[in-house]
Amino acid sequence: MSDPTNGSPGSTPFVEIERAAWADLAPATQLPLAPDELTGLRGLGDMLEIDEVSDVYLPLSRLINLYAVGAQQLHAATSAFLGERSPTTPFVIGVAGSVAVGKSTIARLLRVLLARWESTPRVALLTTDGFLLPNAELERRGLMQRKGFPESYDRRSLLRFVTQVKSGVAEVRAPVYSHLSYDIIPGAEAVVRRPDILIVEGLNVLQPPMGNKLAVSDLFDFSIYVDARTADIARWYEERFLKLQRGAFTNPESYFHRYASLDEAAARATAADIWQRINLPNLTENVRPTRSRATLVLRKDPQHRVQKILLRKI
Ligand SMILES: Nc1ncnc2c1ncn2[C@@H]1O[C@H](COP(=O)(O)OP(=O)(O)O)[C@@H](O)[C@H]1O
Ligand SMILES: CC(C)(COP(=O)(O)O)[C@@H](O)C(=O)NCCC(=O)O
Repeated sequence: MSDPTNGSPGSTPFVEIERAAWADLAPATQLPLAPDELTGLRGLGDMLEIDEVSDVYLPLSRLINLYAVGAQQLHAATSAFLGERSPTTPFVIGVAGSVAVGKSTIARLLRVLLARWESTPRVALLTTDGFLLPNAELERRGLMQRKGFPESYDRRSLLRFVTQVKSGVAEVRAPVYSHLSYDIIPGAEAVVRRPDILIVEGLNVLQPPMGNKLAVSDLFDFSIYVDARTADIARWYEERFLKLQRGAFTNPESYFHRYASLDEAAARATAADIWQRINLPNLTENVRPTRSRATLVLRKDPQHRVQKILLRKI
């Protein structure tokens, strides 16, 4: 384990842990996941390796479980001090990072792993795309080419949603986004019912508050930034686009159906163009600048393998 602050005190709030040292921190428990259970957790059928789960994500789920238990105890102690008997509040985790860096794969995996630990069996997952403004509204505001930028979300509703879950409201409802129609699904709802843990996954969840207002990141008990080199993320975006082009885009209902007949070179060029115009500027201007706000940073190599973990120590 190395400490990047050695030699330059105060330069970073993170302790840097190499993969092998992190893997040694794994508790001596059985991996609570059978290999075939991994299949459904992969983003689009890629190889989320079993050793990646046991070396990186199992220890991470244990660490988060310890934080969650600590928060439950603190909450109980505070309630006792105040002479109240208030129920525990959900522990809220944010997962941030670029489009195509692997946030949803990690969030879904953590959901399953965290639910296997005693004391946090009920884990809910919210993706912030449900809080994107509908396409009609984005068009009205001239934001159709800014999907995923902070201003393309209904941030007030997202904040209200997480506040209500954290306040212990029995049922909280969120809108639902479809990657197929590339729009909010009219009338569809995701319902969260008093989980032990809520995972909030999205590009911009670590954005700082504006002015005197609260931001959703103010409600996080733990946050993860998924990091990789920009060139690797661009390649993952292109590869995912090609897979979707051969799969989901062939559905006539798909917003991108017009791309289904492109040959490979044209499909790659289209993916590169969307990356250059929308997702790369958003990564550079809005997403990556929030990295240092995370509790923990996972740094991936070109094969999606986590090489380094940065854990906030102050
Ligand atoms: N740990 C991993 N191992 C292998 N492939 C992965 C891993 N995580 C993500 N991927 C692949 O990378 C692409 C982007 O992942 P995804 O979770 O959809 O990203 P995001 O939610 O950040 O847009 C998908 O094609 C997915 O299958
Ligand atoms: C839906 C997204 C904005 C991601 O939303 P998130 O769940 O991270 O809030 C993104 O996947 C997206 O579709 N971006 C628009 C540009 C593109 O088509 O890649």
